Amino acid sequence: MSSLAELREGYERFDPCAYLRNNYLPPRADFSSEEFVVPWKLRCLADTFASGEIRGQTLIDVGSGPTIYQLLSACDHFEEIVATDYLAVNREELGRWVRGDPGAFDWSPFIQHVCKIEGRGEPWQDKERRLRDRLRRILPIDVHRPDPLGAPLDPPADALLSAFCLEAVSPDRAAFARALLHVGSLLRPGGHALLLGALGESFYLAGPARLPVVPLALADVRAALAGAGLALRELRSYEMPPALRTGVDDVHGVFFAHAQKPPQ
Ligand SMILES: Nc1ncnc2c1ncn2[C@@H]1O[C@H](CN(CCC[C@H]2CNCc3c2ccc(Cl)c3Cl)CC[C@H](N)C(=O)O)[C@@H](O)[C@H]1O
Repeated sequence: MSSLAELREGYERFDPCAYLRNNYLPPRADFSSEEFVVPWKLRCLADTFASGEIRGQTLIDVGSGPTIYQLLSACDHFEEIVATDYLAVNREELGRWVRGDPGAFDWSPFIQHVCKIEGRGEPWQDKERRLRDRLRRILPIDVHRPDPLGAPLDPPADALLSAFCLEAVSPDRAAFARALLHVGSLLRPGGHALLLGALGESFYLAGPARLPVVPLALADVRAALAGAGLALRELRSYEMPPALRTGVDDVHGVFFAHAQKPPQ
């Protein structure tokens, strides 16, 4: 059983570069087959946004970390993308990419893959530019607070996205469910929630940091969504192949959930 103190201490040592290397370079960033985890994640998001049903003014991404891959399909359907993270080092890493600073992480393989699977023949530089134009706010967030941003989002977000955050910051299942309830308050009635997360994981590494994770089963995800008043639309899961169990964490699988907050 981890504690909030252990989590906070762990995140003080979180190294964004090591984190990016562990999860977003080969072997995990292998685009050669939909069997690999990154293409699977990008496919879930591209398929969900392809219908055009999920759109609006603002999408908020909870616990963005130093990554933008999760926003590549979303950015075509929202005027503004709000990224958030608990750590300044991650918010700074995101800022470097948005500004196109030298030394920023190269997401072009991810952008090229998303343009390919979206099948519109869009030049990847156009999507890169669109996301940079629309990613206008990078805010501090703490999902353990009832008001995670410190103040209500006004107006509330039309959609909420969160990838691998809630289970990686919660000491136990009750904390995971509470965090989901807290972030759900940022979403307008009728708004859509898209969650990606790890199943059966107890830790992950980010350089000198070793972060505890609450091991979830799909039933825990279903229960937390119900507890947060979010109606499940779709729940998919993926089993991490042995080749991708590289020791940077002990993830067994990944879930993708599409849920919707009931209209007023
Ligand atoms: N109180 C807090 N409140 C809010 N946010 C907090 C808090 N405390 C810490 N955070 C912030 O959460 C972010 C969690 N971060 C870890 C991902 C887990 C990682 C290891 N587990 C399995 C796995 C991973 C990644 C990819 C894949 Cl495929 C798998 Cl399987 C998500 C980043 C991004 N979204 C990503 O998708 O990579 C981090 O940036 C903290 O700074």
